[in-house]
Amino acid sequence: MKSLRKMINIALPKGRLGEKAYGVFEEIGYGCPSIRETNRKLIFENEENGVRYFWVKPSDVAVYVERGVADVGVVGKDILLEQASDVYELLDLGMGKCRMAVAGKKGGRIDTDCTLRVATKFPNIAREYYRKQSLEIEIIELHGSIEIAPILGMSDVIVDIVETGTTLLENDLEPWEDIVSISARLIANKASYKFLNAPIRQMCEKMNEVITKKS
Ligand SMILES: Nc1ncnc2c1ncn2[C@@H]1O[C@H](COP(=O)(O)OP(=O)(O)OP(=O)(O)O)[C@@H](O)[C@H]1O
Ligand SMILES: O=P(O)(O)OC[C@H]1O[C@H](OP(=O)(O)OP(=O)(O)O)[C@H](O)[C@@H]1O
Repeated sequence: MKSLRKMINIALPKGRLGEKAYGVFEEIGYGCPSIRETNRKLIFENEENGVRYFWVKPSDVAVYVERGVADVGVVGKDILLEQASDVYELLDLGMGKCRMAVAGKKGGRIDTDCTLRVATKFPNIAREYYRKQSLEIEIIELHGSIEIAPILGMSDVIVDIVETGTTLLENDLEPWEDIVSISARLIANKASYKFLNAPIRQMCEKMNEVITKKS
């Protein structure tokens, strides 16, 4: 007989974070073997374990969860801050650790007499950071390879993710100020958290156990 249990829909970020996060879901009993097959499919489900996974762009995870297409998802805190997503943040997964920082040319410094040109993929985080410092800025929004902007003189600084610091180092830049620490979070849609409360909480508790053991 077919199970009447509702599937939990999970949005996973494609790439470095998603693979790791899926490993944890698998470890706690929400595996979906077909997901390990290399193909271009984006949706995978395992009825037996009651889960359906979607592979989405990391910066889109919170959109799927906010709109309820996914009940839960895994997303970097950077995305949650940037998009001010209206979701519940259930758990710090302790992976995808990095930091948001201001960086500029080696040996340089901020000239407070001029409008500061800030190149970034995170305009809202950058605006909020400089608003608190009452500094006048101009945002130059880019979508990748941000480090190029100050090298070519297009910006004075960048606001970007720093993990190992290698990208800054290899481009003659250095971190000037740390803005916030970042890690991956388990998030839930607000309505799903109400109507699927028991299964989502159970999933969250199991994840917490695994993560605590690993840390
Ligand atoms: N070195 C790093 N660079 C970027 N993100 C990192 C890094 N280390 C950890 N992260 C975390 O991993 C998440 C996903 O990063 P990833 O680089 O896979 O996607 P992305 O390229 O930023 O996404 P998109 O393709 O949507 O622009 C980030 O949101 C961040 O929280
Ligand atoms: O401190 P590091 O370990 O060098 O990591 C930081 C780099 O990683 C990210 O870029 P990503 O690889 O996501 O590419 P992108 O330029 O397309 O954003 C980020 O934007 C930095 O460029």
